[in-house]
Amino acid sequence: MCGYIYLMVVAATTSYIYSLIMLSKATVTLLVAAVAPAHAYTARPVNSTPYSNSTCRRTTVAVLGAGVAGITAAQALANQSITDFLILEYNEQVGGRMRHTNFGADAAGNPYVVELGANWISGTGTPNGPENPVWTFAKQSNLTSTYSNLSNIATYDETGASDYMDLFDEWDEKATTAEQLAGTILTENRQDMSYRALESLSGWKNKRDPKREAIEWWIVDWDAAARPEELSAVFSTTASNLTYYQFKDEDFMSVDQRGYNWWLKHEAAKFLQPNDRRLLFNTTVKAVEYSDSGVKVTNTDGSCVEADYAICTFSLGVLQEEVVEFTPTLPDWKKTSIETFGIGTYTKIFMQFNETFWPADKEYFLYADPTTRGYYPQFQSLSLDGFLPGSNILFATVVGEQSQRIEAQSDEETQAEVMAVLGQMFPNTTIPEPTAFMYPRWAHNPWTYGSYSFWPAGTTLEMHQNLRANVDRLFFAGEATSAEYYGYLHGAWFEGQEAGRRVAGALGKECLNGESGCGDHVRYEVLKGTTDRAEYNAYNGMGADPFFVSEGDEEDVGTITRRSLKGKHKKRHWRGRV
Ligand SMILES: Cc1cc2nc3c(=O)[nH]c(=O)nc-3n(C[C@H](O)[C@H](O)[C@H](O)COP(=O)(O)OP(=O)(O)OC[C@H]3O[C@@H](n4cnc5c(N)ncnc54)[C@H](O)[C@@H]3O)c2cc1C
Repeated sequence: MCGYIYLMVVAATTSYIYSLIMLSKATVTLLVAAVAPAHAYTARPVNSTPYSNSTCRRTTVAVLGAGVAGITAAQALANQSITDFLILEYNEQVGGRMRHTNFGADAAGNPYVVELGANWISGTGTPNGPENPVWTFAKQSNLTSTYSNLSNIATYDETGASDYMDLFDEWDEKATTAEQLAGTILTENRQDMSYRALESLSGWKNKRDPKREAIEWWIVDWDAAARPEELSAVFSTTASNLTYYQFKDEDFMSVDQRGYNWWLKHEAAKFLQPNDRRLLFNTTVKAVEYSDSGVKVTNTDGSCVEADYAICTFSLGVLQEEVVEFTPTLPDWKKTSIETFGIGTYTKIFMQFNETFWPADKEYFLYADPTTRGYYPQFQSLSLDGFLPGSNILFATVVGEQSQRIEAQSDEETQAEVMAVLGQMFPNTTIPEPTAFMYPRWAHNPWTYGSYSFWPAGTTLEMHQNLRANVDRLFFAGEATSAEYYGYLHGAWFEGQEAGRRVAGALGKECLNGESGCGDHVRYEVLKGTTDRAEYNAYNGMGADPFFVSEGDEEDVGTITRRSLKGKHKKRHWRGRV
């Protein structure tokens, strides 16, 4: 994943950008204050025997998941001398969606290590400014990473090399307007819109031109793993600004042969012992019972854990798939936010060849398919100096619908498609068959069900706060709960730390979270729309009653009759009629 919207806004005035960042933070504070002016945490008494007859293992805090958020939450607890915790993890290692695998082989026959999930330190840092914590940890753990030069790109279409680099300049110009419009929407509390609408209002149109679509894909979809029409104009812009302007507008790519998650293992080693008995690997959580006195976690192997508090760091995809049964069922405000936010899929398709048949000095290759937007649009070489030189490894990236599509087909089918595209890009080259070929299937993966979250158009900050908020003693953390950096590793890190500190505060420790507080989160049980019932009137084009009552159904609260596709009548009952 690499920076997108930031790329197009480099020309925007720095002061404006910083004011947008600051306003974003101020707005968060103001909204929260408006709802809960006197919100302060109170340390609750810990019920030491919530399930007194149980044979479950007991702990103070159960941390569900050993990805960035889970490990960081546990570290925050340990830093406040809460060492009685258990970390329950599906996999056999820490790292979660920061996961690598062996691929292909070097000249000596040894496999390379490539990253299936997170790969970039997205937004690094400046010596005097705030630094992305992942960049800090990468340096501290001597992670091997290389500057990823997004400008080192060549453009192609179905006829071969085709120079449409000028479209990047056009995008940049329109993007400055787009960012300013997003800032106006935020500061003046206007209605959000889709990123596609923001682009259009700023003068960028695809005009059914595959090359323009390829540029748009590269800047928007590639980073968000979703289409511009799915994304919030405001919160796509803030997330990008906070990462790339607050830290630094550059990306480094991990090529560390210990794996990118080395930095997290390095952090974990500061508070966990080798083979620490508090780390329960290969443990799949299937049920969570929660109340205001404790939490009980039940696993697929029949084991269980009782805790005073739990921090669930499972991905939004896992929560949406209802892998875990919550008892009592999650309240409506929580379920609504889980279903409202989006999880995109991002797929890297790795290929090793016996030669580098593509331009050896280029890092990126953008392909504009003549008929299908997002069809194998991007290739990246790992064979360059600083990456895995001489490896002859090239990988393609697809996202969203194209990821879903290739996940449902065989490796052979996908390989044939990719090779056909490469044949179009390099028509005068004899392209050898790959000696190794592999791609992960994130959307089908039972411990992720997707790659990372996105913020849908028209979705408020309060709706997001409900995604973060705890239910009784069950807390939530992870990349998706970060309002500022959702989708990124550093989002997961900040949220893990905040949740660990929040629970530590609830357990009577000093609250280290500053303004955001400890103990219970602010939450919004009912989120209103903008149109009052009385405004559904002729002046607004709604002269007919939208809650039409059909004959004979007067006793119903409200009924709409509609004709189904097969010509039969079906009735829809509207319970919420006012
Ligand atoms: C393909 C891809 C590319 C990405 N690229 C980048 C990038 O370049 N830069 C960047 O900053 N971010 C990137 N990300 C996003 C980044 O990986 C995530 O934001 C981050 O890893 C999320 O951490 P987390 O702790 O919130 O969740 P996770 O890493 O998902 O951790 C949750 C843990 O819970 C475990 N779990 C799930 N279900 C269960 C269960 N039922 N029982 C027990 N355990 C369970 C999982 O195994 C997992 O270890 C990428 C992600 C993907 C998938």
